[in-house]
Amino acid sequence: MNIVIIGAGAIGAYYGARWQEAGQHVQFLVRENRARLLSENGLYITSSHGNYVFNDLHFADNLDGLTDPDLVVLAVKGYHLQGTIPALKTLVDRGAKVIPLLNGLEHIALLQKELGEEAIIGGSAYIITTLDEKGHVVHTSSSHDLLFGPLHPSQQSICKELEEISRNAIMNVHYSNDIMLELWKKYIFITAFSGVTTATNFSIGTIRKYPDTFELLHQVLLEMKGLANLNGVAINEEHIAQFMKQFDKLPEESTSSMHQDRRKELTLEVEHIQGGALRLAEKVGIKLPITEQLYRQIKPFEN
Ligand SMILES: NC(=O)C1=CN([C@@H]2O[C@H](COP(=O)(O)OP(=O)(O)OC[C@H]3O[C@@H](n4cnc5c(N)ncnc54)[C@H](OP(=O)(O)O)[C@@H]3O)[C@@H](O)[C@H]2O)C=CC1
Ligand SMILES: CC(C)(CO)C(=O)C(=O)O
Repeated sequence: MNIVIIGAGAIGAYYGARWQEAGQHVQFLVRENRARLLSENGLYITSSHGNYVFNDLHFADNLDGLTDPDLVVLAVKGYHLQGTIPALKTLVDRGAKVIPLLNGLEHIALLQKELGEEAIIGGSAYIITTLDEKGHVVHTSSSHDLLFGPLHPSQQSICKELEEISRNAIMNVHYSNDIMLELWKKYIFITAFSGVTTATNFSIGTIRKYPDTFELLHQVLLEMKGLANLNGVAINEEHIAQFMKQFDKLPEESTSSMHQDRRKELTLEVEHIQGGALRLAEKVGIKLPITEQLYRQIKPFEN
C-alpha cells in the first residue's frame, strides 16, 4: 500500500516505521523544520518491540515531492489540524482516503465536512511514544495498538486491505465494525487520563496512591459516559469498570501524552480534548462540572 503520513511525529513516525519495515511504501509530508531535522539526523525508533532505522526515508515538505497515496494517515496535534486541510483536500481529490489518529473527537466531523464523509476512516492509537531532542521516536509502552474501521460503507475494502498489511507489521491491529463506539471509548479514556495527569502534574502511580484523586478519573468517565449516551453511543457501566481496571493496572510511571507535553513545556491539546467535550456537552444541553474544572486548571499551561 502507498501510505502518506502527515506529521512525522511520535505516532506518525512509529506506525510509519512499522509499515515500512513490513514492506509498504511510506512517505512523510512534513513542514520545513522537521524536514531539516530529518535531513540532518535521519529517523529511527527505539522500542521494546524492536528498533527500526529508516535507511530509506521518503519525506517532502510539499506534495510535489510525493507520489499519490492510497491512504493518508493524519498524525498531527489537534491544534495543527486546520493547517493540514489544504494538503488533505488535494490528496483526497487524487483518490486517497484519510485515517486520522488524533486524540479527541471534534476533528472527525470537521474533516467529514471539509473532505466528504466517504473520505474519512475512523482510527485511534493506543501507544505511548514521544520524540527525543534529535527528533527520534522513543516508544515506551508495551502497547502499540491501532484500531480502525469504516465510517462509511465505501471504506470497507481499504480497511480490509489495511488490516491485511498491518497483520505483517510489528503492531497490534484491530478492525472494528463499530469504530464510532471505539472512538468514543478512546475519547472518554483520554479525557479522564490526560485531564487528571496533566492537571495534577502526576503520573498514574502517584494518582493511585490518593484515592480521592484517583476518584477524579472515575468522575470524568461518568460525565463522559452521559455525554456519549446523549450522542447515541452505547457506553455502559461495564466500559467504565474496564477503564478503571486499566487505570489500576497501568505501570507506575505511565502518563498521558498531554502530561508529557506539559513536562516538556509544549503546547497542550486541552482545547481539542477537554474543550471539545465541553462544546459537545453544550450542544446537548448538559454540564460536565469535573471536566470543566480540569479544563480550567490545565488552561494556563496550554501554551
Ligand atoms: N504520543 C502518543 O503517545 C500518542 C498521541 N496520540 C495523539 O496523536 C496525535 C499526534 O500526537 P504526537 O504524534 O504525539 O504529536 P507530535 O507533536 O509528536 O507529532 C505531530 C507532528 O505533526 C507535525 N505537523 C503539524 N502540522 C503539520 C502539517 N501541516 N504538515 C505536516 N506535519 C505537521 C509536527 O511537525 P512540526 O515539527 O512541523 O511541528 C509534528 O512533528 C495527537 O492528537 C495525540 O493526542 C494518540 C495516542 C498516543
Ligand atoms: C492514553 C494514551 C497513552 C493511550 O495511547 C494516549 O492516547 C495519550 O496519552 O495520548
